[in-house]
Amino acid sequence: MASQISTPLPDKVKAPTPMMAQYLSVKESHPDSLLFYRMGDFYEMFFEDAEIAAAILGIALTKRGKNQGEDIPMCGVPVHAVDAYMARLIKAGHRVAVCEQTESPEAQKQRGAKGPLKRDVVRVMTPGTLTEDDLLEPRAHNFLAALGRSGAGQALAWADMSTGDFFVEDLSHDGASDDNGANIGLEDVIVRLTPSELIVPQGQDCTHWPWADELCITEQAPSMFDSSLGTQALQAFFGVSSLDGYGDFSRAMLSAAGALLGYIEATQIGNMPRLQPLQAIAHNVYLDIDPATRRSLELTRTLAGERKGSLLHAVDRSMTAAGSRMLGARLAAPLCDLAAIVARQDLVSWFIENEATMTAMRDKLRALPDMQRAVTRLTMGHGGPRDLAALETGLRIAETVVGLIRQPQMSQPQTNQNGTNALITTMPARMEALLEMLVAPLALADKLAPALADELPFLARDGGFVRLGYDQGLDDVRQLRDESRRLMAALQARYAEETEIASLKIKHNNVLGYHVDVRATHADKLMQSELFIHRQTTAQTVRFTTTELAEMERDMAAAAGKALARELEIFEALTAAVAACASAIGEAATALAELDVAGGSAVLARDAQFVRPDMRDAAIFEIEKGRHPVIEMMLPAQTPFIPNDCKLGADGDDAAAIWLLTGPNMAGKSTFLRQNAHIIILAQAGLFVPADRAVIGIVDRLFSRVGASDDLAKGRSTFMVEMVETAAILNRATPRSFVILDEIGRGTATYDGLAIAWATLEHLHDVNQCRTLFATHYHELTHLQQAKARLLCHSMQVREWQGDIVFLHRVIAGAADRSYGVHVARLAGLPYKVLGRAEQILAELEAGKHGAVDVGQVADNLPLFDYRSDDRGFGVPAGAVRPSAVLESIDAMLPDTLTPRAAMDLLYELKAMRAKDKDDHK
Ligand SMILES: Nc1ncnc2c1ncn2[C@@H]1O[C@H](COP(=O)(O)OP(=O)(O)OP(=O)(O)O)[C@@H](O)[C@H]1O
Repeated sequence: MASQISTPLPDKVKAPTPMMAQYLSVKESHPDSLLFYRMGDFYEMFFEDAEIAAAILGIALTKRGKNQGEDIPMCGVPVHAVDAYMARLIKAGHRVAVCEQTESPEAQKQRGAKGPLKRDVVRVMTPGTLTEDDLLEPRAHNFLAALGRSGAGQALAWADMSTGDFFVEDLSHDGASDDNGANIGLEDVIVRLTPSELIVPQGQDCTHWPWADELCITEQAPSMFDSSLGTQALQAFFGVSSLDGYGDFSRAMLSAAGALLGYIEATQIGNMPRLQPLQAIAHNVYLDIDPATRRSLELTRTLAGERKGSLLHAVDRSMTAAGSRMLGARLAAPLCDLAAIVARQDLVSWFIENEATMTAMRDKLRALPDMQRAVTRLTMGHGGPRDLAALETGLRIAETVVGLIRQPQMSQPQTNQNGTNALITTMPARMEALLEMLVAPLALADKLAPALADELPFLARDGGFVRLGYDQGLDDVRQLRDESRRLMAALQARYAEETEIASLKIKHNNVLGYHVDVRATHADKLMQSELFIHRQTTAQTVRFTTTELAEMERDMAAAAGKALARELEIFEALTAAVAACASAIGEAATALAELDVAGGSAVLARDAQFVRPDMRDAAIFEIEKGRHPVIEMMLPAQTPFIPNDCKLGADGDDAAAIWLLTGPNMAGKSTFLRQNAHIIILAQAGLFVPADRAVIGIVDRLFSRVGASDDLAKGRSTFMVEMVETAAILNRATPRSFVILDEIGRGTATYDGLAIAWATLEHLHDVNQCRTLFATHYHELTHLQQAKARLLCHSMQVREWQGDIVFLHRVIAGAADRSYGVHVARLAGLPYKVLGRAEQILAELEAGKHGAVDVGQVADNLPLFDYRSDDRGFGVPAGAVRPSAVLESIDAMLPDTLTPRAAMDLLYELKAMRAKDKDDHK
């Protein structure tokens, strides 16, 4: 989806009004965005912008004035509901430039100018630069990414403006492009992050990117990607004279990060968000998961793009949106570093052992506001009093959490999963670090608490959010304002008394301001009075003003204005206090998210029997009673999930590294393959796994080819896609990798497919030497067990029962003897005739198995219509069995000659014959 739209303006708007002249000049500098031009309580759009927006938003397209004799199309949206409209336009791939009034009428007066007040674009909204809660998904990151280049090097920088995360990764390492020159590294990272928007230099050829249609790509001037300018911009932004303290950055990385910063500056018109120090991601920090594997494993989204049904959805027990975001990021980028994984596991173990603390902490976290996003909004000037309150609440919760974790646990003896008394283990080092992060910004809560009232407006400019007693100056002007109100009430009483009109009221509206309001029947009395000045007559009432009232209104407005001005000063001061410790708050929010993820994982371990995997630095994989985390949770309560073991690359060189899995369709092969891939992902994300016991050697690259689909957009058939992906596996898998292959070679002619599967298996065994699970329907491959020392055959257990098969979903040693494909086809509801015919052909082919099969002869011997179907639908060769009595009776029957009574008798007769037939078949 390209965001580049151009909404050309009419060549010349003849003699535009001053307002239209201003609109046109602003629009000229933002030709690629829809311009939201602020007019009072509305944002208005004109010309083609109006036509585009009205069509997308389904709002009325009207007109305002004329241009060269033609009406100027116009539409508008109310300011208070702008977020919802904005979200729809951005989702439709548009950018929105928000143009606001930038001076007050007083300032204009001082300038001695006339005409429309100054207006300018204060922000350009694009998919990757959103910070408003209403425009963001709470439980997902919203990344903006930039592709940088320098010479042959390339790098990707990404940031979530709403949370302040800022990273860069060099993509120039070995293997960053395949034999066809495709950017494997870039695609890997893009699919891992799924950014909302990618910035590229103008002229970048995106046509060969398979994922280009799925995200918004924004072109920017090549000069923005200059690495030297990027370095300067980064140094200036972080206020440092060198970036050395942040890490080692290649020129491509600086180009990417600099361009990203430049784009944020351009869209936010200099109003920069808070960003964490730029962090370089080393290429081998994360488990390498290629895009096809990532998609097929449905880690954070299903193939249909849904969160429900994904691995993340199945294991997410987070109490907060920030926890869910962190968990999603961890599943998308599992670690390769043993110590870092163990550090994450230690936190989970600690919570399991200190269950009461975990429960109490989770209870507190339930009310935790999204602190990261609140800080960003405040520091960018879009925040309000409720964001301040959110921070105060968040920091108080942080304080409580620190107390809960630090408090001695001995008071409540606990029982852990194994039924033994829990060990109160020493606090993990990471926990200590997290507590320190939580404590750092706590002083801010003490600053915010006394300032904020109980009921808070959404916007600071609505006033009334500063607590009484917080600021003497404010209290004084408020008193003045309230005093005026009291005086106004007294005035009303006096006028009522003097005029003897008991129903006389002093009211307020936006047009007249304060006025005296009497029923029409009393109007004459006031009309004759010199005191009352007539302002308006309506059907029911007549309205007046008085000099006294006008003066009082002026005093009141002045007091209210002063009170609001003071409140806004206080808001600014509090926002500045927040900004001063923004990074500390950011870190505290991250620490709470990390505790939330660990607590959630502990709950999952307790409630769904997940265990801590024993992580090793070796090519080992031992899973006892492993389960598929997603399918297990989706099965109906009465259907238990059948756990299965998997043992690969155990100690000793000759231990099996490859399991060759055979078995019928629907027996559970794919489920078994995927569950082991999920176990690896969960383990390396630092989480617990669905098994009774797990020993897992760190995997460097995970490949999973389970199921395939056409890539018709790129002109590649299913088989071609499968071969491209297999090529990537054979070229890239190392002895530390883990490969999962399901039915490779099935998309082509039998012998070609078998030959490819055979050669692939040999290559994996002899050359890649990686841990492999290989499911196939080519039973011939099981012969390889004799020739390949590290290959073991396994199969899915099936039981035959009354001519049917029952899938036991159990993996057992040894090869399967047959496929039962025709049985499965029957379950799927293939017509009986076709099933019968398939059985016949299968019998013939199997009969010729040991000699050469003459398929031509099979076809001659078994012409499609020369067979009968037995009454269960399974074909039997013609003549082999006498047609059943039921069928013979039907053949002999002459319906036209039957009386109703005879027809009824015949029906009973047929029913009886059928029952006898059934008995005969038992
Ligand atoms: N271990 C298990 N316990 C319970 N149910 C299972 C188990 N494994 C699989 N199933 C059920 O069986 C269904 C079929 O499983 P799966 O798709 O893995 O079979 P398959 O052998 O790969 O079939 P095919 O060869 O047709 O792709 C699953 O959707 C699930 O409902």
